[in-house]
Amino acid sequence: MAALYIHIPFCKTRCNYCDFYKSTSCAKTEDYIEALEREMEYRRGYFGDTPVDTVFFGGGTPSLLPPALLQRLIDKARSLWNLEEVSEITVEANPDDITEHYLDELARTDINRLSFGVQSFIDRDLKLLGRRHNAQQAVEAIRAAQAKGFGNISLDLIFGIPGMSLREWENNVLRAVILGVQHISAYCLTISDNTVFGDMAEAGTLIPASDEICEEQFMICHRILTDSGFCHYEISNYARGEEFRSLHNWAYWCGKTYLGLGPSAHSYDGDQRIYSVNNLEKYIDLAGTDRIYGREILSRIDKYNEYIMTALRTDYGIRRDALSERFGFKGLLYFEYCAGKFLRNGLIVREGNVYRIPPEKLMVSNSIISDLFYIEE
Ligand SMILES: C[S@@+](CC[C@H](N)C(=O)[O-])C[C@H]1O[C@@H](n2cnc3c(N)ncnc32)[C@H](O)[C@@H]1O
Ligand SMILES: C[S@@+](CC[C@H](N)C(=O)[O-])C[C@H]1O[C@@H](n2cnc3c(N)ncnc32)[C@H](O)[C@@H]1O
Ligand code: SF4
Repeated sequence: MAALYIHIPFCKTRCNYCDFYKSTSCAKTEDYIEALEREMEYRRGYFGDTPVDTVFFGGGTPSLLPPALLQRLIDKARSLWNLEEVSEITVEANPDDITEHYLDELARTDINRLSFGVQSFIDRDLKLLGRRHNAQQAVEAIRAAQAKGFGNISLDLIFGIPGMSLREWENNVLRAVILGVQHISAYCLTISDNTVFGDMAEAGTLIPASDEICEEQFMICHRILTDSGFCHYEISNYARGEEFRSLHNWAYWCGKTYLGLGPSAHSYDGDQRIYSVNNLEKYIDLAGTDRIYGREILSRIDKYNEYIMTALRTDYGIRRDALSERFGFKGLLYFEYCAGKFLRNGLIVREGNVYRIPPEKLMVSNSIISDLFYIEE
């Protein structure tokens, strides 16, 4: 199993909270597509014989590109790698880009999963976040996509937005459920330094939600979605049935090989992580050469720590046999020794062969997980 990620680094405007790599100039679209094609050629040997199961267009804002251009990239990928078994091709879409015409064109491509950045169904929040759409537009975009026959739709929501009450958050989650989408991602707002929110928080003009409110909102979401039949398969992700778990996300969390194309994209091949330059101009100039990449070789200890971190955030948890198969009996013993104190205070539970963090403790999982890491003296 392997995954292909293609970064589309364009946004019409910058949202106040977002520090993902993007440029607000779309003037270089054609140059960019050609650069991506050069990079694809350059990395044609990357997957070896492994078939690619999932493709993800993320951003930035992939829905700023005409669907025919996205399909051109899919065709290029098909000409270089084995995509015969590909079952999930996702595009991230901003609600304000979605028109009947856009959806008609999208329906003619191989894309079969749409991930809408809704964030909130409250116009006051959307304004604060700096989104270009209102709640009504988000609802209409999703209904229009459903009417066109897209049967695998995901939406992103954000909780911990300053000023959002528990009742308002409850309504947001309920509205997402009632829309009948197949997948919901609920992220806790992160305030990063190089964003408008970062500056506002520093100046004292934005008061971040407290940890207690974020934990309560997380649990409200968990209760509503699990009561509505969603399975909570990773800390931020819920699927309405097994078949709607995101294969792409799952590939990352299981440590499968993935290739990331475009500026700021990262790749992982089981041994090393490769980071591409996060500058559009440099990328366009140098794509197709080795000069855009930074590399990090993962030691056995890095791999152990990553495995613990990702496995504990999924519903799969840590299986004793899988852990000892990967890291030997010593790895298992080390984990069980560190997990002991968390088992006693209920922050980790053991069910037969499996260790998990119970859902109500997942929001404090960062502090638990870092205590389980193997730190070299
Ligand atoms: C990188 S964005 C790209 C998707 C698309 N451009 C959009 O805005 O809908 C993917 C998702 O990450 C989440 N996200 C981005 N910045 C975040 C932040 N600071 N805190 C929490 N979630 C964030 C949002 O839910 C967003 O929909
Ligand atoms: C925050 S997630 C949202 C996924 C969505 N909730 C879903 O289930 O489809 C997606 C974002 O992660 C980032 N991303 C994913 N894979 C990446 C990679 N290999 N390299 C760089 N960024 C990546 C991109 O910014 C992308 O917009
Ligand atoms: S949230 Fe999406 S639209 Fe907003 S700046 Fe980030 S990538 Fe662009």
